[in-house]
Amino acid sequence: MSRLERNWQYAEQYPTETDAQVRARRLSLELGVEPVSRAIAAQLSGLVAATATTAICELGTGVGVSGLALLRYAPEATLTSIEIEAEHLRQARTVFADAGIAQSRLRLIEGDAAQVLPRLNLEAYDLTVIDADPERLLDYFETALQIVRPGGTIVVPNAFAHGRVPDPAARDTVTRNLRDLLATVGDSTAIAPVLSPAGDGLLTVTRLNG
Ligand SMILES: C[S@@+](CC[C@H](N)C(=O)[O-])C[C@H]1O[C@@H](n2cnc3c(N)ncnc32)[C@H](O)[C@@H]1O
Repeated sequence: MSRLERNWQYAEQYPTETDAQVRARRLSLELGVEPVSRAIAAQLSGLVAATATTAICELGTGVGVSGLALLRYAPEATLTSIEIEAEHLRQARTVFADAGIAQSRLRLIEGDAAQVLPRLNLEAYDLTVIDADPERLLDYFETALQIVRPGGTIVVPNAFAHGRVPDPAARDTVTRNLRDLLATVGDSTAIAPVLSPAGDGLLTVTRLNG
């Protein structure tokens, strides 16, 4: 194992998760729903805490592993999360209840993010997480930029598309979408991008004021 691989593995194993997170992660893997990695979950928790985020929107609830991370250190925060699969959402409700998250902090919406996202209030969210349907990533990102407030942030887990983005031989649609997004946000003067190698990559983009 190379030094960089050891660093990556160490960062993945470092975070301590709550019992509810451990159970949710196990359930997610059993159901074949890929959750955010432990290092990414920790980054989401830390980001929310560091920025005093209160209004969060998420595309792709899964069974709630990322949702638990987002709400972990933010007792005032509310989570609007969109999920197309009724069964995933049903499991997520159980996961959130099991973790003692009050229902008043959750708005779980069953539906296609492509339909639901454009109906959300503009500039209403401090943070938007895009973790659904990577084929439509560019459309989601465009709309997410409108629903986050100036100074707000968009995060994209799996920004390496299972390692394909850095592989010049990979040219599938999802990989190309991610490369296009990385190039666009890298060139923009209106947003500040950060690409972390945690998990399968985490792109964090902050919409600059003004
Ligand atoms: C990678 S999983 C999300 C994992 C979750 N964020 C977590 O870390 O626990 C992607 C989820 O997006 C959902 N999904 C796929 N297409 C969708 C769409 N068009 N609208 C909303 N959700 C969608 C899938 O059913 C799946 O539950």
